Parts: sequence; C-alpha cells; structure tokens
Amino acid sequence: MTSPTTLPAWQTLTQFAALPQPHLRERLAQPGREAMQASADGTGIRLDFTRQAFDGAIWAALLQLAREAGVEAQRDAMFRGDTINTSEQRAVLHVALRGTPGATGDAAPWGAEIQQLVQNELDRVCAFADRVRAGEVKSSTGAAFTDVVNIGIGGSDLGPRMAADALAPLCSDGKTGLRVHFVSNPDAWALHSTLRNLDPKTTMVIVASKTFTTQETMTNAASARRWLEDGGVIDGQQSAHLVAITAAPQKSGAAGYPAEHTFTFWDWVGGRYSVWSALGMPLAMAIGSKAFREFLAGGQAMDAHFRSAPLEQNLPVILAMSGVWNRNFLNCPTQLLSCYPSRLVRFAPFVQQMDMESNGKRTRKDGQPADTGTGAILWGGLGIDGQHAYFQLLHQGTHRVPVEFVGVESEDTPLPLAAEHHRVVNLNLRAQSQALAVGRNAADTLKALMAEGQTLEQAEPFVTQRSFAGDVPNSVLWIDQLTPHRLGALIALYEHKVFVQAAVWGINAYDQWGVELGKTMAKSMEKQS
Ligand SMILES: O=P(O)(O)OC[C@H]1O[C@](O)(CO)[C@@H](O)[C@@H]1O
Repeated sequence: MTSPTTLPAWQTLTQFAALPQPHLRERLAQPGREAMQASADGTGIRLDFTRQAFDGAIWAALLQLAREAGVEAQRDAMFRGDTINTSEQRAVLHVALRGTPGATGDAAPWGAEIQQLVQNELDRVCAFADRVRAGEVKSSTGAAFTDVVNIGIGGSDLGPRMAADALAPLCSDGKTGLRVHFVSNPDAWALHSTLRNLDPKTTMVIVASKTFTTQETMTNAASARRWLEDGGVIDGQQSAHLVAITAAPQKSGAAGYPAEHTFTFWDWVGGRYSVWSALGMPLAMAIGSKAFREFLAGGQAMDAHFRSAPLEQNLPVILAMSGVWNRNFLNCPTQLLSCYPSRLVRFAPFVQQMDMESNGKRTRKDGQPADTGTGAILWGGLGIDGQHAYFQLLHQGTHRVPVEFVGVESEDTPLPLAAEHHRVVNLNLRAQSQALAVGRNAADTLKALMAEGQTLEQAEPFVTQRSFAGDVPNSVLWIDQLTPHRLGALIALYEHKVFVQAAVWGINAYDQWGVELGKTMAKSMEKQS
C-alpha cells in the first residue's frame, strides 16, 4: 500500500483537524452523544466512547479511512493464513489457536491441516496440565509436584503471567494445590527469590522459549537446572522435572528436555500473541484445562465479532480508529491504559509489549519510510494507584494523554465488605473519566472556591492554578465480570486493535527487528570479551 496520507479520508480528517475543535464539555452536551457505545455479542464487553474528541462527521471519516486502507480485506487475509508478515515470510495465525474444536469451512478459514495440528497439541497441553494438577505426573522421587516455575521472557512470560494474576481466584491460594511461579529477568535475585522457598524434589521447571536461544531464558534455565542438581535431583533424574515449550523442539531435545515433556507451537505464532498456544501451559496448570479452554473460547468470541460486526459497531475498529484520530490528527504521542480491577495488575505491561513491539515501526510494508506517526507510546497500570501518582499530570500537566479505562461491572471477592470496595473502585473510574473530559473552567472554579467559604479576594489569585483544562479524550471498556472467557475476549480485542492500526498505517505488526538488533549486539559483544 501507499502512504495512508494519500487516501481521500485522510485528507478529509486533516481538514477537520485544522478546524477549531469544541471542548469535550460542549461535545458531551450535544444530543445523541450517548449513542457512542458498542458491545460485542457473547463477550460481555461494552465500550463507551462518548468521551472521545470527535463528532459524527469525524467518526464517519475515520470509518471511511479504515475502509479505504483495506482493513476488512487485510483482516480476511490474516484469518485465511496469507503471508502477511512479509519481512519474515510468515502467516499470522494466533487466531487459529483459539478456533472452535472441530470447526471447518468459514469457522476455520486457515484450513483443516492447521486446525488439526492446533487441536492435537492443545489436547496434549490440557491433558498434561491436568495430570500435573492432579499429582499424576510424578517427580524423580515419586512425589507429586507442589510447584511449577515458568522460565521465559517477553511473549514467553507476560501473557500467562498476566492471565494467572487476572484469574487468581481460580489459582491455588498458596496453602494447597499446585503453585505456579514466573521468572523472566536474568538478574540472579529474580530466580533466587523464587527458588529459595521451594523444594527441588517437588518442583517442575518449564523453559518457555520460541527460539530456545534467548540468552536471558537460557541463563535462568541453566541456573535452575544447577539448583535442581544441588538439591539432589541429579542429572539422570532431571528429565522428570523439566518441560520445554518451544517452536524449536530439536534445540530443546539437544539440550536434554525429554520429548514427552516437550510442547510445541509454530513460526506463525508471534511471541506476544502466543498465550493461546502451548506457551499458555503455566496458565492451564494454574487454572485447569476447563478454564483454559473457556479462555480460548473468549478469544474466539472476539474473533467472531471482529470478523462480522459492521465497522461502526466493531470494538477493535472503534478502539483503533479513536487511537488513530488521537495519534495522527490531535498529535497525542502517548496512550494510557488504566485498569481498575486490581487483578488486571499486569494487563497494561502485557498490552504494552503487544502494541509497542508490533507497531513501533518507522518503515511501511512497501519499504517506504512511514510519513505518519505510527504506534503510540503505550503505558499504564492500575487506575486507583495511578490516581495517587501520575494522574495529576493528566489533569494539569502540559501533555494531552488519551486514556483507555478498563472496569468490571460485577465482582464476587469473598470479603465481607467486597461490595463496598467495588462501589468505591467504579465510582473513581467514572469520576476520573468525567473529570478528564470536562475539566473545570475558571468561572466554575471561582464559584467552587467561594462555596468553600473563600472571599472573592482570597479566591481570585488562585483560580488558574485550581482550574482544570479537561478535554482529555477517553474511553471506558466495561467487562461484565472477570472470568477466563471475558479475559480471553479482552486480550483478543487488543490484538485486533493493534492489527487495525497497523493496517491503516501500512506497517508490519508481526516482526520485531529492533529487538533482534539488541540480541545480535549482545552476542557479538560476548564474542569480543
Ligand atoms: O520466546 P523467545 O524466543 O525466548 O523470545 C522471547 C521474546 O523475545 C522477543 O523477541 C523480544 O522481547 C519477543 O518477541 C519474544 O516473545
């Protein structure tokens, strides 16, 4: 494709952006605004985008831009298994990993062969995970495993780790049942602080690496094997404790990982899109295979929505095109992802990798330099904690930072006052969304200060410092409840958002040559030293 700036809709949007933009306070007062809501059937997710800084005409042009950029045709090409990752000559088929078992025809557009491959390996993963949970897979001493340590980094860590936190009520409480731990950083403390409380004789080590060459993971794996050995699990007995998850089984085999404990996936699964594959093993061990399959089904439900919903009601398209307006036409370089359920503590870092490793590109697929902004700097964390840290800058700083809020509508933590906790959390979410949008002008600030009992003379000098510009575009994603199914749908929503933005910008979201440079550089420096 050529530059998106040559598309008629891009030019229309440029003209709109050059006009004076009404404040969100005014936009919100316009009739019909409340219609800016959409939901995806069967996913429990609703998107409220009433507080995005555009009106109906701009929204129509953004949808037109998606059409002119060929988003729908590109989407269909991905689901068909076309080679859309052109720089690596690969298909991009993480969507096949969550296909409905037994599906054929349009429900499995990637074809019967891939469908079968995926199902076979998924059945192996699920059976193994459940057997470990049930204590049927024995350690070298014949005991059941009490702990599993997943060693991996980036896409081989973030997805299952994030999801295990998000689904913590389904995981062991640490007193009984299998405990699942994650180690990614090769700093010695990261591994030591996990292993020091574990018994090598009842600990299973999963080494999760697509390439099985990543230096950080191999360093941790070698160290964990040494710890097993020092703990009495000597070399000949170690295979009972070792599991490999990789797209390079010949490499893990050569390193001594037994074939029956090796689970695989394929080069058409990008690391940051791999939680649905065998790399989801630690998650399946943590929550059980039934819940893991529900998680996959949630992703599949979002795929169905993405493939069939009209663009104007299509959640990934709405998120993506709101982002394009903010990034390319309102010139906001960053995007905050602010999650209010505390179990989503790792969701923003997970999406950060997915988004920034995918769309942090300055060259288009046609080899030309991108002449538009591409991926935003995505950052974030938990909303309430953020309110007491960086939200001040959002309200009164000199940056305009668009926000995506994530909240859950119902929650069932077994704590006596859980309902009150939930009320406070969502009250804050709603208040922040509204405050960032409408702000508070000088006249209202003066009134507020005088209502507090200040005189006009006392209040006036501080009116500017006590006012809030507002006009911060934001959306809220409401999830009915945080179950495996809904989490799957939420992740798939963000995957498709990233896809749509890449399609508009004409970039390849599925390679990561920048990361490769760092890896190559480290290797060459190692040789020289
Ligand atoms: O799974 P591997 O091959 O160890 O790579 C780990 C991660 O490294 C990256 O290449 C960069 O972080 C990711 O894409 C990948 O998920």
